[in-house]
Amino acid sequence: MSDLENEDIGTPTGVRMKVIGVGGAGSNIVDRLVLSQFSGVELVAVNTDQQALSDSPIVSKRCIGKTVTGGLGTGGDVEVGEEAARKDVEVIDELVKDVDLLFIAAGLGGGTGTGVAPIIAEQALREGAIVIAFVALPFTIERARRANTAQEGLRRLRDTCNAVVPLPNDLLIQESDPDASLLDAFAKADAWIEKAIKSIWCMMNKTGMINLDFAQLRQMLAKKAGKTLFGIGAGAGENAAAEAIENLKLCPLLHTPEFSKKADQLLVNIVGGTRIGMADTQMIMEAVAEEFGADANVTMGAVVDEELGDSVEICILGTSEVTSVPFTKVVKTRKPSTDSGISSSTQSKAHGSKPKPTATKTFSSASQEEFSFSEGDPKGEFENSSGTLFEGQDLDAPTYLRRGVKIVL
Ligand SMILES: Nc1nc2c(ncn2[C@@H]2O[C@H](COP(=O)(O)OP(=O)(O)OP(=O)(O)O)[C@@H](O)[C@H]2O)c(=O)[nH]1
Repeated sequence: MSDLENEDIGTPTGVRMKVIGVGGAGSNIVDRLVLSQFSGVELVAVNTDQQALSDSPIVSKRCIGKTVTGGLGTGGDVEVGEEAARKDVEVIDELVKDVDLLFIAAGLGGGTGTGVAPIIAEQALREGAIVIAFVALPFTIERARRANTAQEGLRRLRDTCNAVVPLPNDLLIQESDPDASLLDAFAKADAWIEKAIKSIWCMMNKTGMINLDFAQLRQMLAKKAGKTLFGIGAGAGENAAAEAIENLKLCPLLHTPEFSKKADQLLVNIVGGTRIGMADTQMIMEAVAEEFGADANVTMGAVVDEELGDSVEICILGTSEVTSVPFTKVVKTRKPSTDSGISSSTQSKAHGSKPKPTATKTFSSASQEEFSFSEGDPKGEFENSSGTLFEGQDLDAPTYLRRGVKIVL
């Protein structure tokens, strides 16, 4: 085995959860989780670059594919990354064995994250785990080749994982202070991932007002994800719940082309301090279901975390069965409301109100909510020409992509 060090850190009592950071970005992400003293989930870094791993504060780390790369990384070559993973597949199998819920964190566009992450996901699924991947997408200024590689990696992960949450690095620039360093911007991105993992950890491990168990999570994520919907909102004080809803609606991740607008399956997790009550959870549930989950199966958990004081945090994770079908609009045909095919699919567990009847059988599940361009379109004969850079932006990229505008059909 090619591990540098191997020592398990605390695992939660119930569901066995693990985070594997893959490649340079993935390792940075788990490093930051270590530094923020996130415990309860085993954190592992996997890389093809031994030097980078040696510099990492993480305890559990594996250098894979040494016979292929000499421990020097892939040099940006996805095929080398894949080969490294295949050569050390037994190391990967050992990492994913006995894991119920696996989070994979990686940056796409380089050789290791893009090549290795899908293979880790495949092996983990084979072992029976639920796999959720958080992946950073390269900056537009990192050139078209990286973007193409990243899009291909994203497609492979979407084909494999139960849910894939892409975090476009371009968005981080918009979010960050103009004077912030790249490392600060990355740290901000990685904070989203940390919040999401913590929220799901709370959901599985804390006793709640509305308990969500692993079986429900598994059922909700059973189908392979197309586009994912993911967002986080927080509020504090007297109107914490209302503030958290507004904050969630403004969450920048919900306003990028990489994310779906509505979900077929929606998981809502509410974590609140001791002041959170049923009325708050009901208000959040209704607002979130209306905004993001019409016609969706909504699964909800609400737990109390004393450490949150008067704060409330909402984390939503939705999947849609729509794989990207660009340029095709499926016309929805609605049958009269008396149609016997109408079913109640919304599980509104937060309150006693009747679930809204939804015409799940009369709507095509493949209907497309938004116009989808591929971010990594090849540039043909201009592929090798330098881009039109202005104030750090690549003007060759469509305006809607640079500005994160969604085009809804
Ligand atoms: N959010 C975030 N993105 C990062 C970070 N480091 C790198 N990236 C992005 O991730 C992409 C992939 O870079 P790496 O993870 O370093 O590449 P790798 O997967 O290790 O692949 P090779 O180095 O080619 O073997 C880059 O193009 C960056 O846009 C990080 O710490 N956080």
